[in-house]
Amino acid sequence: MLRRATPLSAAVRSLSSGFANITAPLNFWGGKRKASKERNNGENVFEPATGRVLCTLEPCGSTEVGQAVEAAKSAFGTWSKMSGMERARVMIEAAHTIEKRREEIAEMEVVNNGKSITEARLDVDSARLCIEYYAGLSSTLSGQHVQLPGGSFAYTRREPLGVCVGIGAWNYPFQIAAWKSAPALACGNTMVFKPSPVTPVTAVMLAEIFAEAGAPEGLLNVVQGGQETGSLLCHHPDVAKVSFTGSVPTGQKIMEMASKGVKPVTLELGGKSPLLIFEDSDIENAVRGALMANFLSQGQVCSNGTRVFVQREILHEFVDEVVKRTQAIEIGDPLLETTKMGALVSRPHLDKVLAFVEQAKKEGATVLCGGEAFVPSDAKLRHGYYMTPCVLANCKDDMTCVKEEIFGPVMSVLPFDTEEEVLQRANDTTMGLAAGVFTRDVKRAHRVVEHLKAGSCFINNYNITPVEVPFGGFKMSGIGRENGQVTIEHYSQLKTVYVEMGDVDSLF
Ligand SMILES: NC(=O)c1ccc[n+]([C@@H]2O[C@H](COP(=O)([O-])OP(=O)(O)OC[C@H]3O[C@@H](n4cnc5c(N)ncnc54)[C@H](O)[C@@H]3O)[C@@H](O)[C@H]2O)c1
Repeated sequence: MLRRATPLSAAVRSLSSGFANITAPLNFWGGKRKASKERNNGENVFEPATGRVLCTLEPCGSTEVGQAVEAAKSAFGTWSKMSGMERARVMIEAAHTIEKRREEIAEMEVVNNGKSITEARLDVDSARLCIEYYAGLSSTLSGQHVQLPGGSFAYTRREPLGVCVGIGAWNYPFQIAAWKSAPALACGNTMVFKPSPVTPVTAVMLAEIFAEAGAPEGLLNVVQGGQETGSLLCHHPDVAKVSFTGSVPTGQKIMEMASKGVKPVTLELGGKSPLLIFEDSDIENAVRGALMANFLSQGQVCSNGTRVFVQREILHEFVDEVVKRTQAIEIGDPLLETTKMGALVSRPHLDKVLAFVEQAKKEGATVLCGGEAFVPSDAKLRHGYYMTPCVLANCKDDMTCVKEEIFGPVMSVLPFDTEEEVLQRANDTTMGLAAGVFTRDVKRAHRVVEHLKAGSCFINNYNITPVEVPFGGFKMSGIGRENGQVTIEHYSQLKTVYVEMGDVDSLF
């Protein structure tokens, strides 16, 4: 079980990293936590803030994946027959529990992911809001009535798909589990969720919370593991849909696997999003926006606006302010209230991000600040995965740092002269997850957004994700949407019923 050294109350919080040991099983199906039988192939899971081993991941094999899918299939029989109002009641109860356990869930997210406690609390809130939002929508699912000649008519029914699979990335472990399960469950589906093997700790808490809220056994199940477990889920004949969040190459494999069973997919993939800052911007807000677009979650955010295009007239003023504020970001123990930037998720990932900075230097970019490994003064954090947030200048469009998703705290600044030029450069990428524009000219803002080839666009802000609003990408950044009303369509199917009121007019 989770052992904690200090009480939970936020008022008396004095937690610092290194307090948690996790020994409870992290799989969950049929209403209970389950240990994997294949214990001999366990992998270490690390606490990013300290580099300590946090727990062991026991990947599920085909038997256990089969048991989890079977549990979900059995729960589907009950859950799909409940009315939307009945499903909403369970979901609202789960949301209440999340609100009560907010601090504990956020702490576990920090322990496993390394992001700051302030951000982790917002992630837990987003998860709760998403469940509340879809609880509200679950009783609104309805069809259409179509009058036909001779008194005949047709109607449509919106029906669930069946057992849905969710596969998550490591950057928002609890939030991703909620963003996938909430719309799926609201529509009457059940789910088997597989978190990233790097962050296995909090998804199981969500499954437990649903079970405690009165969900039928098997409503939300969690299996742990990496690509093998994920692939077993995608190929399982009783799985009706796969919803995936992760990198483009894995997304391509998921789509290929799902295609074998003609299963629909939702793909939330990577990005290399542009942020356009025009000379008439409110510079203070543009600087804040650029920091929000680059340094949340140590830069490990899919929608990050890492290509910051700045109109030449304000380049120096903007860059001076961005660098000053970037250097002031407090890096350290992510469980401390004062920390603004915690640790990156793993040692290999930190090394990868630092290598991108080295490559940028080799290709001619200038490091204005950061880009180095950081060792906090607290001895217990010495082996954590920290780096200083980095701003790169003298960037060119064909440099690796401008073309590839770094997924770390590295901002590339690119000067531009005209609107036409910047739009062409901003769209010159195979990705299209997000984009942002800062300007005081309302006509320009909307004109620019119309031409930006990205699924989520921001005017005079960045990285805001209210759950009422659809989120997802164009081009290779994905298929389908999460959040908002439209997601109901991605987790349900339409049945048309034709009703004859006259005689059959046979041609034979
Ligand atoms: N668009 C979004 O909403 C969004 C959100 C968060 C992260 N991301 C993207 O995720 C990436 C970082 O996350 P990551 O490193 O965890 O991604 P990843 O693609 O390496 O892994 C994602 C998940 O897929 C699983 N997986 C890997 N290979 C698989 C296979 N062959 N079959 C089935 N499952 C498999 C992993 O175990 C993990 O759970 C970045 O590219 C980021 O942009 C996108």
